[in-house]
Amino acid sequence: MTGAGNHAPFGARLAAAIAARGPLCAGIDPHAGLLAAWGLPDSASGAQRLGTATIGALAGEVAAVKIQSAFFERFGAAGVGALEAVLAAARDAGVLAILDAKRGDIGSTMGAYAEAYLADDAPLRADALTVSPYLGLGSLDPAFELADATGRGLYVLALTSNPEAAGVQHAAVPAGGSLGGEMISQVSDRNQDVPAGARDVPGSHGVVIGATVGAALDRLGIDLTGFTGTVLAPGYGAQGASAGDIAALFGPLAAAGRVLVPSSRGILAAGPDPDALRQAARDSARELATAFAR
Ligand SMILES: O=C(O)c1cc(=O)[nH]c(=O)n1[C@@H]1O[C@H](COP(=O)(O)O)[C@@H](O)[C@H]1O
Repeated sequence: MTGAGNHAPFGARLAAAIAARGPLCAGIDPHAGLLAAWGLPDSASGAQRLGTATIGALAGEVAAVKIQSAFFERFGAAGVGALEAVLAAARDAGVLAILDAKRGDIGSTMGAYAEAYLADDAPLRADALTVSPYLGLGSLDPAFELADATGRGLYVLALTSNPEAAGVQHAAVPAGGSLGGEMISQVSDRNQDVPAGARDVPGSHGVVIGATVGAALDRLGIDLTGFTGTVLAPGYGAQGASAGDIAALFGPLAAAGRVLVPSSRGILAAGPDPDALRQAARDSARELATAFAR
């Protein structure tokens, strides 16, 4: 299916980007401390400058950027304007942008969130959006439908990297298995834009599985063989997961280019010098490539 925006579906575009530049995704999270370290004001304009400078330095180095909405929203209308400008900068630079806003609501409200981030004419449009399924995966239908129509993607939270997650996401479901495992299997089923016979192209909808979840995948009996989308695996670098941990966790899925590895503080701490940012991204990319090839 060709997206209405006259581009290939997100899954195919991401697969091409990972094949060309590896699985690293630069996280744009303008924390107050990071802005100070870059010599920028803790303001909407500071966040915008950090975002556009990161994109300028790294667009040719990484598969995608993941922009954390919260760090822009904290500045109100000016921050949302800055987010809009950073998303536009990513489009202009030709780098895929994942907007990390973790939205989730019911019915027509979810429809409005979908219009906000996934419509072709939305000022805040991104190539993919993180969403929370804990009102039921079906509550996200308006977002799945609009994303399918416009060639965009969703990343559904499954097993997140935070320590509080297990109490909810590891809980048993009546059908057997865990809630997180059920989300992974339902998202896999939702990838209807993967035509039979083209299963080597990932579907546009993926899941978030923290790179820090360690033995939980095995313990919960989750088998990612045959998963139809890509995995967004935060936790590399600042949260303690190594490239080797990610390779061990995802095995053949990582080797097949189906795991996207965001790193925010781990790369942005090298800024603001663009050469230093590029060097940090190249060091991480090399470490991931070596670990995934083993
Ligand atoms: O959806 C996410 O991106 C996400 C899910 C998760 O389980 N854990 C997690 O850390 N994240 C996000 O990933 C980023 C982590 O940044 P660093 O730890 O600095 O690389 C933040 O934007 C988090 O909100």
